[in-house]
Amino acid sequence: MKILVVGAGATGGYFGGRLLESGQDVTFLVRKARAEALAANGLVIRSPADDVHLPAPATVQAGALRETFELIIVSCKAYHLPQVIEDMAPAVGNETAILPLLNGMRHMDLLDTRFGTEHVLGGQCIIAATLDAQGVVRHLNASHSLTFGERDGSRSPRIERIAQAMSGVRFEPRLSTTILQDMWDKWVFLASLAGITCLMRAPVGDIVAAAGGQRAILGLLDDCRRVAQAHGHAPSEAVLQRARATLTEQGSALSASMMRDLERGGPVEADHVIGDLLARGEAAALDLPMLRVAYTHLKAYEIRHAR
Ligand SMILES: NC(=O)C1=CN([C@@H]2O[C@H](COP(=O)(O)OP(=O)(O)OC[C@H]3O[C@@H](n4cnc5c(N)ncnc54)[C@H](OP(=O)(O)O)[C@@H]3O)[C@@H](O)[C@H]2O)C=CC1
Ligand SMILES: CC(C)(CO)C(=O)C(=O)O
Repeated sequence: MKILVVGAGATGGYFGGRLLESGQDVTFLVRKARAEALAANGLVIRSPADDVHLPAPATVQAGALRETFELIIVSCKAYHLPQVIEDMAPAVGNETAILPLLNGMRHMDLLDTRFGTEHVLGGQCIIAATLDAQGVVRHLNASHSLTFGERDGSRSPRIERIAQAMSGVRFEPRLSTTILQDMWDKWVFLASLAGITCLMRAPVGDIVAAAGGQRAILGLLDDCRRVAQAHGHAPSEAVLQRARATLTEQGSALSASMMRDLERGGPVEADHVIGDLLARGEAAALDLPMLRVAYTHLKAYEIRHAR
């Protein structure tokens, strides 16, 4: 299967690299600096699941795309998506399936509008990864799953082909027949984790150990849960129990990728991950005090960051 991975950062570098390692035909759509770094140093992944060095992976830059691909994995940050959509457009043919790994849901609307719903699969990844200053993909813990599926839940020939292409990889691929619910479940969890770890500038274990910490986390989770419920995607009790357990685990070093971005002084996906959830909740007339504070905090950070 001819696969284009858009972005070779933390998630694109990891999952694209693992697909390449397994023998798949992978090309990375990257910008100039990343193309040069990949040509010079190769794609390097450091991971508890085994390191890998892939010398000179195939790359292409916007403007030089001359062919279409069967699968396009989109792994940019949300604030880069409008440009990414234009850059990747020549790679989208009649038979192309687009698999986005971004957190949140708003990117689905942007991709649908530009390429048509029939091209856009549901997708999500569970991983903690970062691209370090040397361009190495650092995989930070044991989780590395990639879930994908048709949004209507069908087991189409193309989704089966994608599952087949991912069958030999060293991450956990999962074909889902409930991908939209999976994406909402992850959004509820991630918005809670990102909102609270950014607000408190601390991983879960430190927040739980602080006075009022557990109450704040669970309050935010409940705000996020109510938005999902109002939009017909209430998480199941089992999903909520797992989320509560993970978000209140004593001593946990877990934090969100958004907190890593914020701590290094970089841009954050405030509008995409938190603001969009808040807007959907307020459109349903919900009062969401913790989610609102989490959003205001990130917007204040953005204003200061811009100055
Ligand atoms: N990191 C994590 O642990 C997780 C992240 N996510 C989500 O995955 C998404 C991607 O995050 P992440 O991988 O961390 O982000 P990164 O910033 O590490 O990687 C994104 C990459 O996209 C590239 N990019 C941006 N614009 C373009 C363009 N026009 N053409 C080609 N490449 C481009 C950037 O390249 P350049 O080097 O040129 O800037 C960058 O390397 C986000 O929505 C995030 O929330 C989900 C689960 C876990
Ligand atoms: C849920 C989690 C923590 C892992 O995939 C994540 O998506 C993130 O950090 O952005």
